[in-house]
Amino acid sequence: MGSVSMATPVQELATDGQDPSERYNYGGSGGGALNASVPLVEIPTVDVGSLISSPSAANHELQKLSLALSSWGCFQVVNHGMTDSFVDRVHEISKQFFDLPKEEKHRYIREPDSIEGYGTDMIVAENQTLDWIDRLYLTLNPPNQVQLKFWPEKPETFREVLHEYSTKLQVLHDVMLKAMAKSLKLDESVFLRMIGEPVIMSARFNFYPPCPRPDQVLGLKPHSDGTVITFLLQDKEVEGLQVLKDGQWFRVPVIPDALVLNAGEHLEIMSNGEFKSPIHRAVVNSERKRISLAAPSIPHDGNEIEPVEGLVSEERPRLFRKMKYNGRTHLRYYQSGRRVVDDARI
Ligand SMILES: O=C(O)CCC(=O)C(=O)O
Ligand SMILES: [Fe+2]
Repeated sequence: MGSVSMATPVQELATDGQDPSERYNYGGSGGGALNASVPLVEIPTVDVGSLISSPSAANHELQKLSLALSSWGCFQVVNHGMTDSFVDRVHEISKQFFDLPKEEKHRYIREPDSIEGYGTDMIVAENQTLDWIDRLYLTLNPPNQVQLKFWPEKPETFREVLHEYSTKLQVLHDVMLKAMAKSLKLDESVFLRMIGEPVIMSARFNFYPPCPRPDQVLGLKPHSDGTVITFLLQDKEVEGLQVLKDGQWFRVPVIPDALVLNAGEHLEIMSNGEFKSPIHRAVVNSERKRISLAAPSIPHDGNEIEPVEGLVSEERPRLFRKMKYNGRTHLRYYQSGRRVVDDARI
């Protein structure tokens, strides 16, 4: 594999209104994701309040959850316990950070061979088509892996709000993984044990500047997340997420203050394919910038991920072999279009 290098933040290219260079052009091979031709679809919603209430309400919600993950691989998490005003503060710090002068943002620039910090995605191959996106990537948990030097000091509330968001997401992550196990009639801690505790979670602030050629350029190319699960806080006003189901792309609507939960490839493996890790992409538009905040969880390095015992039987043969998780290798999967589930499939 080629060496890793850096590109100029897209936000800096985008300010002069010129057409993007060839390096961003997907041409006919995946760009051109014009919204008008892609239908909008209501992906299922899961109500966290019901999940943790009386057994009968919870059972109904568990069924919805498992159906959502086996058909779409994603759902909208509603009634998650975070107030609208708190979620607004999260939107606000995200926007304020990307609005800072370039020099201020560059204080947090990613180092070439590392993932944390501000900048573009990694360039791992000369001929890689680039995505119209800048990111700020920060480890949230466990606390001893947090690199505070990458956490912006401006806006002033950034660290405090992100810390609070992180604390709330750790709790929600636990609730969700337990609910997923219960919905498959498994011991509730089975997934948490396999990925390892404490949960390893990060925050990826995705910034998509307006793009003069949304017909040829993509914010994020089609991919599935190499994660356990990913919580995604979409931009409140600007749509852009699309998900592939049965060979057809669908636009995922914005439900203000809901979180989209995407099943990651490791969840697909652990569930022996009962849950699907959906292929999705982000499209851009020529008028408005868009910001989303993804919070992926990943297994501990060295942990072995495989279909859990209760889901393998004569009727349900094992679909995936055992894989030892290695974060550094997985970093490159996205850019090279590789999928963990394909590598692991028997
Ligand atoms: O911006 C979005 O809506 C999608 C983000 C995403 O898929 C990711 O960060 O993995
Ligand atoms: Fe994704």
